[in-house]
Amino acid sequence: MEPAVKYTLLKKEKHTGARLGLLETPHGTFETPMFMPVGTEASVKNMAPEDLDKIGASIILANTYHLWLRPGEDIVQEAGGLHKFMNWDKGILTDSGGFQVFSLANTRDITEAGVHFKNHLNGRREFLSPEKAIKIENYLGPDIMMSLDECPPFFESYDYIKKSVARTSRWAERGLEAHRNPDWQALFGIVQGAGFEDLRKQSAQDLVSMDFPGYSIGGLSVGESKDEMNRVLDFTTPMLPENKPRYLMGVGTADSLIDGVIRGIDMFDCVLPTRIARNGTCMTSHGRLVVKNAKYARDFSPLDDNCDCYVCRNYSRAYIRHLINANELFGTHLTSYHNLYFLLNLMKGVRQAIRDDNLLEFREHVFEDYGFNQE
Ligand SMILES: CNc1nc2c(CC[C@H]3O[C@@H](OC)[C@H](O)[C@@H]3OC)c3nc(N)[nH]c(=O)c3cc2[nH]1
Ligand SMILES: [Zn+2]
Repeated sequence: MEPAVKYTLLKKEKHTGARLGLLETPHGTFETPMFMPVGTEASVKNMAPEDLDKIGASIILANTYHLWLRPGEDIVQEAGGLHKFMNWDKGILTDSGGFQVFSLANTRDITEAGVHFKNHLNGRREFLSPEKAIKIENYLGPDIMMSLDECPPFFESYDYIKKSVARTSRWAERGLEAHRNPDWQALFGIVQGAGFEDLRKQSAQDLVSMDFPGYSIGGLSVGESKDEMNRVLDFTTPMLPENKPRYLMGVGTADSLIDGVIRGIDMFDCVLPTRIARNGTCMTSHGRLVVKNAKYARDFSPLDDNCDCYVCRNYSRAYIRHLINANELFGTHLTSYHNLYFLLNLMKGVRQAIRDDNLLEFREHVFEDYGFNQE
């Protein structure tokens, strides 16, 4: 049986662990490394699908936890699945809800069977098992879906993480069993293990033995330092098969994206670009710009003089500042559009730097211009 997604490694960058690849999915073939805009509740906030298409988005994310609780996976299935529901005909990936249950839901109780928690919308008791998460994702119909895992606090004890990794591996196996549509929905396993190399190895070995079509590296971007994240990636990514895609969950600043690519990551997601856009903070080639600040009241230059996006070609900082301060929704559309374009365009530059074998020079240029502190 043909797997739902197929990864082809096109080229390795000469001086780093970075790789250029192609990810074939039932909704198109896309270049990696890629950044994936997040549309948690079946919409990338303040962005229309045609805008996402224009800025080069290939795969976007939706979230199983949220869509299960509202509007319900049955409604999405009756609509013909997420692609129809959202009017998005390229790639869609859903997370399993593992993260949200541990971050959003109140009072939760983890058992071997699954997680009991209180619904953050109505306070009702809910239960999410590995099988239930897979069933919901089968109903939602994304091209790529995640197993139910526990994303533990990074600084938990060794013993806790050891037990958690073992249970996440058992849950992954149960998820594989429950998966109904492996020929058109690719189920990824999620590697856990916090900052412990031996536990990351155990988790990776468990999941690789189950032969998933792709692997996520979870348990990161949860408050640990960038150095800590890079240290974990240094030893974890090489544990994963070269001919399968690697997805680092929850990472989305320019420096972390490049550092993840250098360590062999192919796919990234993060809510940051659209989240900070809503309070008027923009990602630019000179670092962050809080456009609602008074100093931009009469600044008629674009958000970013190095950006050629629709927003930077047509609107000024003064205008966008005014809209944000007046709570005009069009203002957050413009900041969201630019921030997503900024990251997608950055990844285009990263892919070219891999082709040209000068990713480290590219990183220097980004870090200098963007004002990121060096190590
Ligand atoms: C931000 N840092 C971070 N996010 C993480 C997510 C949620 C992304 C999901 O949560 C929402 O973004 C917060 C998005 O909806 C996204 O998926 C669609 C994770 N999900 C799972 N299942 N396991 C993990 O170990 C994990 C680690 C993360 N680290
Ligand atoms: Zn722009």
